[in-house]
Amino acid sequence: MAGQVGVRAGTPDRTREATPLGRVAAGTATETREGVHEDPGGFALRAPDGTAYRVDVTDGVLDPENPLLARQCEGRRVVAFVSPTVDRLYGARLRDYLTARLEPGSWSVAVLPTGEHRKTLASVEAVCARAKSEGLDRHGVLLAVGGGVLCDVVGFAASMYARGIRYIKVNTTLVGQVDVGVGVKTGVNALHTKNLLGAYHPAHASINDPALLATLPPRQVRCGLGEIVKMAVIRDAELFRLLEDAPDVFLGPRRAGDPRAEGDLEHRVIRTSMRLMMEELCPNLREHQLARLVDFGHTFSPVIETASDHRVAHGEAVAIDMALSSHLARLLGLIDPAECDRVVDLLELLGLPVFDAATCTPDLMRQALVSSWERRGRRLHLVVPTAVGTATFVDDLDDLPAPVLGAALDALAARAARPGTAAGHAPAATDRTEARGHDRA
Ligand SMILES: NC(=O)c1ccc[n+]([C@@H]2O[C@H](COP(=O)([O-])OP(=O)(O)OC[C@H]3O[C@@H](n4cnc5c(N)ncnc54)[C@H](O)[C@@H]3O)[C@@H](O)[C@H]2O)c1
Ligand SMILES: O=C(CO)[C@@H](O)[C@H](O)[C@H](O)[C@H](O)COP(=O)(O)O
Ligand SMILES: [Zn+2]
Repeated sequence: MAGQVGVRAGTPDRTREATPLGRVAAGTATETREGVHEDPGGFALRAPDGTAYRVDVTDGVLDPENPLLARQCEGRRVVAFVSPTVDRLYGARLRDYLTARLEPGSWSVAVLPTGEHRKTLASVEAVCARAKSEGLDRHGVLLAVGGGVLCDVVGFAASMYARGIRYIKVNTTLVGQVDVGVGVKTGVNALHTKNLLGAYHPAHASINDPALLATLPPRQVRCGLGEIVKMAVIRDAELFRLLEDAPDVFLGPRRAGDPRAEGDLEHRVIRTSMRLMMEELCPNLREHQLARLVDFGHTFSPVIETASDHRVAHGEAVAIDMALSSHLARLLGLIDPAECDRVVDLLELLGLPVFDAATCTPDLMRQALVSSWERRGRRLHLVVPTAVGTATFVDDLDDLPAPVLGAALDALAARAARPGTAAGHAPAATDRTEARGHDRA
């Protein structure tokens, strides 16, 4: 569409005021009101279609004194899955917890190699094969204790096994706690396409224990911060400012007297991010509306991940996508250049990449636009910021002529070429620490 670009005529006003951090509203264990309601124990969501679930925030989820996880198992047979890393770090505690709280012989724990290269149908079949070998019936429960890859695989398996059984997520990464754990999506990569196969399958329970993040490598923490920046840019300028003021949140030393000392800052960031994401997902849980603000950072990123053979992790690709989308907004006159720079500056401040030379090419990025256009009903619905805290949609491919895309890529390439901007780069191919997401025994 020539001429007027960006905000559609009659586009519903999607800008929202920033919301105070840490707002707590009264809630009940079985929330009956539609919407998202926060309470001291976590969040309850009830969607317009009647789908309802809780996401709990607890301390010591694997402490045998904590009844929460056992209560959610409801005396049913349980097959639990952990990645090798999580097994090494928490496997003994998990087995001790299940021994203490569940009937002998009613549970088992399986170690499932993960990583993006194993986020496949074969892994889903392996989960189902283990459930079958354990004699799990349709009233059984799959328990995923891990990050987003493990939860996506186990959740997809649960959506199919015996035509659909319960699963529980204990989210052990920051991406898991603020994103995977609060939604209903499950799925795997297939046919060289990120998340091509999957299901909307709400978990019976989803549990966040922020203490589990203490062992998360910095790179994985940064991936989670990428998803948090996503929510801050589209919804919450105050959360954005908090990250600007405390870029080492989750990573920095905790000094006495520091609000982080008791983990208050981390808890506030997690809860705010959870609430924002659940509020965005709730009215459109199964994506009948394909224009979604939470797809900010998720148009170019699937191609960056796949084309890099997962050298670039999900959260890193989302960061690069957000930087590129911000520059596109600037070039289309939809955001003030200074606000565009604020977004990109924060991503770099957090140690996230904002460019990847091998994948941020005009051809691959144009491919990503076309793939998203196909995936979103022949409309682009590219999310771009209009200021920190608000965003809109660039709806069609014609709104993004090749010279604009090229200029945005050139701006990021020039920025990445500046001396001392290592943070702006995606990991080198040689960086194998978690680079491929290989997590095998
Ligand atoms: N379903 C959804 O709505 C949704 C939302 C966002 C992302 N995702 C998907 O999630 C995936 C990314 O998830 P992720 O960022 O959690 O990565 P991940 O699942 O690959 O986990 C990263 C690494 O950290 C390890 N790990 C997990 N918990 C740990 C802990 N507490 N301490 C130390 N190491 C730990 C894992 O074993 C793994 O090696 C992507 O595939 C993405 O597509 C899905
Ligand atoms: O990565 C996240 C959210 O951070 C996913 O839940 C997210 O919804 C999707 O990957 C993107 O929105 C793209 O949607 P989809 O086509 O992969 O379902
Ligand atoms: Zn994501």
